[in-house]
Amino acid sequence: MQKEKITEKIVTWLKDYAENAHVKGYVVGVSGGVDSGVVSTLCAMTGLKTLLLEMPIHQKEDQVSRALDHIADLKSRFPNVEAISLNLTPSFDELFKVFNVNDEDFPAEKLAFANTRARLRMLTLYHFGQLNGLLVCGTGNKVEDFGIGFYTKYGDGGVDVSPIADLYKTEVYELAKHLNLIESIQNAIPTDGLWDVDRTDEQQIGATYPELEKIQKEWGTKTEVDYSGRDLEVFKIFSRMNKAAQHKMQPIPVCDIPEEWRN
Ligand SMILES: NC(=O)c1ccc[n+]([C@@H]2O[C@H](COP(=O)([O-])OP(=O)(O)OC[C@H]3O[C@@H](n4cnc5c(N)ncnc54)[C@H](O)[C@@H]3O)[C@@H](O)[C@H]2O)c1
Ligand SMILES: Nc1ncnc2c1ncn2[C@@H]1O[C@H](COP(=O)(O)O)[C@@H](O)[C@H]1O
Ligand SMILES: O=P(O)(O)OP(=O)(O)O
Repeated sequence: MQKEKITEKIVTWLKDYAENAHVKGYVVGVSGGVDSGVVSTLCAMTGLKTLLLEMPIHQKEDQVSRALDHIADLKSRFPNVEAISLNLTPSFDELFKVFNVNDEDFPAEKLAFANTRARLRMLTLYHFGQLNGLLVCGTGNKVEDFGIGFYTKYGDGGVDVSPIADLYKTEVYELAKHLNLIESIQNAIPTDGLWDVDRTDEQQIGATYPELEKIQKEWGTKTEVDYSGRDLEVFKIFSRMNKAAQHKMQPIPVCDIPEEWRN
């Protein structure tokens, strides 16, 4: 992987996009994970205003401390980086009281609240983005966004630009090392951090990112009959999730009205 070329390409792309959009820079949510670690660093490298938002919602302590350490590191390296910590737990708890219509142990209710956390962060990013003349910079990678659709529609998926969405997760880790991110971010285990129980992405999906990437790279050229053993298991997981997430990857369906009905 040509890390330097990819880095330069993304940084220039971000800079050009902001200039053409006549904005001052970008706002990024920083979670303590590797995706937002890399994206926030690339935004900082543009030299444009880069606002980092740390937005815990009942967050695990290790996630919060990794996010804060990463923010402190970026601020020490880039004068154009600013950061705000906003504890969204009380706002979420208030919504929880108002919205909690069923039993909170009901699986659909748990999923809805997990996604509401991501959407609360999205509205916060847009608030501070508009206030400061910044675009919301997305952190999704190629597996999450175009493979298994592992993101919240209009939550962390609700962004203005998506600089690393053509990079596989293993490539994001390579960039994290290349860009000298702090060790704890380089080694961070992927988690969506949206649930009260501490579950990694791998535990939730049933496959690792390297396993999913292998299938994604062969997607469209191989079918179920070409796989066996663990690869077959992962192929089935990938196929199921990819199919279920098509609505996130396609334009919003519009009900077309026949021209002749307009008279
Ligand atoms: N990057 C991460 O690690 C990350 C971040 C956030 C969420 N997640 C995970 O992603 C998952 C998100 O859950 P989800 O995908 O059920 O929620 P979602 O809200 O992203 O998508 C479901 C919603 O999409 C709409 N929808 C469903 N089928 C549709 C169709 N055929 N056409 C049009 N719209 C349709 C409905 O409004 C439905 O409520 C969770 O498992 C969550 O833990 C991962
Ligand atoms: N606690 C958080 N603070 C700021 N931004 C966050 C936080 N948790 C998540 N985010 C943002 O959402 C995306 C996706 O998060 P996952 O942890 O992968 O679900 C993340 O990259 C941050 O930009
Ligand atoms: O999006 P992030 O930064 O939270 O990374 P991960 O999904 O690896 O936790």
